[in-house]
Amino acid sequence: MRALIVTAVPAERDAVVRGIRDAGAFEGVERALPGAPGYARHRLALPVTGASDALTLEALDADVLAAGVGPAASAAATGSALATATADGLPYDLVISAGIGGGFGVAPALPSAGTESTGTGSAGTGSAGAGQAAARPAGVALAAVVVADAIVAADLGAETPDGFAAVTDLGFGTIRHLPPAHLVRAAAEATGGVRGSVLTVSTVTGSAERAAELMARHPGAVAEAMEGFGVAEAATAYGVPVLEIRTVSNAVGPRDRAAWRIDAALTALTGAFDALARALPRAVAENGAPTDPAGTARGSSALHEAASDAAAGDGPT
Ligand SMILES: O=C(O)c1cccc(C(=O)CC[C@H]2O[C@@H](n3cnc4c(=O)[nH]cnc43)[C@H](O)[C@@H]2O)c1
Repeated sequence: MRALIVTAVPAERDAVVRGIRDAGAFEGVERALPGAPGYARHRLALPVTGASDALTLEALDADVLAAGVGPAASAAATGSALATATADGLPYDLVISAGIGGGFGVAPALPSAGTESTGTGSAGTGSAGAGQAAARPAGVALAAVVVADAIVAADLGAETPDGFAAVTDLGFGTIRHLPPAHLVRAAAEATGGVRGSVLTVSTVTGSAERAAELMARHPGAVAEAMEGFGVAEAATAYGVPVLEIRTVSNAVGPRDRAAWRIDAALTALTGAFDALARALPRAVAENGAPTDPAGTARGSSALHEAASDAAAGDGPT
């Protein structure tokens, strides 16, 4: 499986690269992205156990990119990478938007023995202790993994006398991309991640009022970040399925930068990609051609077509 993983900043890219390396991948050379000299792709390859020199469909061949902050930068870089790969005859089977993000309803998390404290979220709404996930109120914990079952542009629209109107209310485009359900399930199971909508915003939420407004408009939201929708727009234009994977660095709510737990979130991102590197290629291969469980008879293009078909079935809305 060929995957393009798009992060915003180098610290996120490096956390992803570490995770895939931890899974056993060897790292190729860092390559410039032709036509986009500002971007360097880290190339990693993870052969399946027993594979010799040839990669099988259950192996992972990944490029990891730090594209910049925000939906425009991420869409531009993702589009460039997809165009280049297509022109090279090596299209991607899957695109993943990855990084840290703000969590809705972040509950205080107590430190447990031997692990770094994740501190408390400034807008935490719950009082249950760490390690008691079932007792927590709805919401995500700091350093939790979030897997988007919908990638939603939350501030793409217009202010009207009646409040915010999404572009779709104005008769344009889309505000939502739906990752393939089987890949969302596989990613959540592999990482222990929470599933829900991940909102893409161009402005980090900084008040309780704004957080409440977003939650009211998007009751299924578990996190917000700044790139997912841009990555998804580019992937969809190329017919490639897309996932968004985030680890929670902070609460969505009143701005309190000192309370962000970036190190804990980056460590969690590394752990998530260690697990995903092992699990996702199999999930893509199994869904793409169930009649060939060995996954050895098809080339990357055939797998690409199967994955694209699966994505078209779920379709962007
Ligand atoms: O300062 C650092 O060391 C550092 C290391 C890694 C990442 C960062 C970032 O600031 C990443 C920005 C990135 O994070 C996403 N993000 C995180 N929290 C939120 C949020 O509450 N609302 C929206 N986006 C958030 C976002 O995708 C940014 O691109 C710093």
